[in-house]
Amino acid sequence: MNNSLSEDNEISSYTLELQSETEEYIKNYLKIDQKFFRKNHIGFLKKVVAHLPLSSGFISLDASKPWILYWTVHALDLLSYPLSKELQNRIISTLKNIQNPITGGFGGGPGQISHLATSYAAVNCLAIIGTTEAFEIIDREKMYKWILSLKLSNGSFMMAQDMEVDVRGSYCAVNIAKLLGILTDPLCEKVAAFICECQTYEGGIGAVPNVEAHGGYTFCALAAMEILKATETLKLNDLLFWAVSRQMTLEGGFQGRTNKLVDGCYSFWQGGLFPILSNYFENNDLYSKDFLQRYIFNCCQNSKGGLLDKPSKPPDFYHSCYVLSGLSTSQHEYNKDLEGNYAVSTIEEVENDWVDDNSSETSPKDNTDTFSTTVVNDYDSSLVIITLYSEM
Ligand SMILES: CC(C)=CCC/C(C)=C/CC/C(C)=C/COP(=O)(O)OP(=O)(O)O
Ligand SMILES: [Zn+2]
Repeated sequence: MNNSLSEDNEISSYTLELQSETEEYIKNYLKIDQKFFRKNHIGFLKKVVAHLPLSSGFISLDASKPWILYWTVHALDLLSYPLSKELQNRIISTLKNIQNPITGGFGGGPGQISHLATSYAAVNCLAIIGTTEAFEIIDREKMYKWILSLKLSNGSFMMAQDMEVDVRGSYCAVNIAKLLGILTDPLCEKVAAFICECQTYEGGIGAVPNVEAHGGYTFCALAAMEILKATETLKLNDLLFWAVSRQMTLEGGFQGRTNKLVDGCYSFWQGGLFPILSNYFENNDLYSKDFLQRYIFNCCQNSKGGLLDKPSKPPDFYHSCYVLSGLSTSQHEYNKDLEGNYAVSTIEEVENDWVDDNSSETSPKDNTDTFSTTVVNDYDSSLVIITLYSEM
């Protein structure tokens, strides 16, 4: 008993130490009003899509090819960078080679077994490209049978044959199915009930029942519930309380779980909860958007290009995608119409002192005098995409 108490105390003082070190470090970055390095971010991201199939430098990400494409294509889309027809075709044919002709679904690379996460990345990447040619490569019938084969009797999904089960599987399955028009009753049965079991005493949602609530899993769970039209079966007051409490008081960015450090990617995993929740609370100001933007502009940019977790970390494609997605959610409103479809609008009063470093060269499509030049394009989060493409 004494031992475990003293171990707990050690853990908590270590956590506090890390937190105060991070605050001390970040305070210095928050003092400077950083401009937005749009051109350099585009340059950083373009390197990936310009060299398809992926070069040997990506060997450690060999099982994540659809993810690399999704992160970069989505981030470039958020920066309003138009992909040429030739680039689109190269991305489409790269993904075509990754689809499994026998089982259906997409693996991490050619010849690899299909996985729900890489299938989600591939389908969402193709949805962002959004052309008939992009959608036509997907074998929807095989995809449907494969997704159903991963479903368990309690309504959860394995990520791949005999692999782990958690709410990422639920979200990837219903997201893909909704985008491809194959969201049937057998696929949806009990899915919402399993997700409800994953909501914890804190209000957030864990990977599976009875584990710690975490931002990544909470986004998956809430977005899946929204697609299933079952959001109100969650304890939404508790969820909102947990989500707003994850915005850090000094840093302004979000942490992924209680007593952990701020990280730029949670700008989306946590920040992306609010466009959904705002429709249930009829309030578009549930967290401090300005405070989040200050963290993003000052602490999550590499001036040479690419976005990151926190100062001291290198830029990468994953963080570039989710930091920009979080920035975008803080600059737009997502209001549901009477049919339940999301309509996106840029927040007119988005104002800040940060200056785009090259606004004349790649200015956003919707840029007007009212908007800051640092407004990025709208994000999809699967919901907006669904509104746009579910008619296929
Ligand atoms: C669609 C799909 C597959 C979505 C995945 C969502 C998801 C689970 C994101 C979380 C990723 C992440 C930063 C984990 C870090 O946990 P950590 O324990 O290393 O970091 P922490 O200290 O911030 O908690
Ligand atoms: Zn991160």
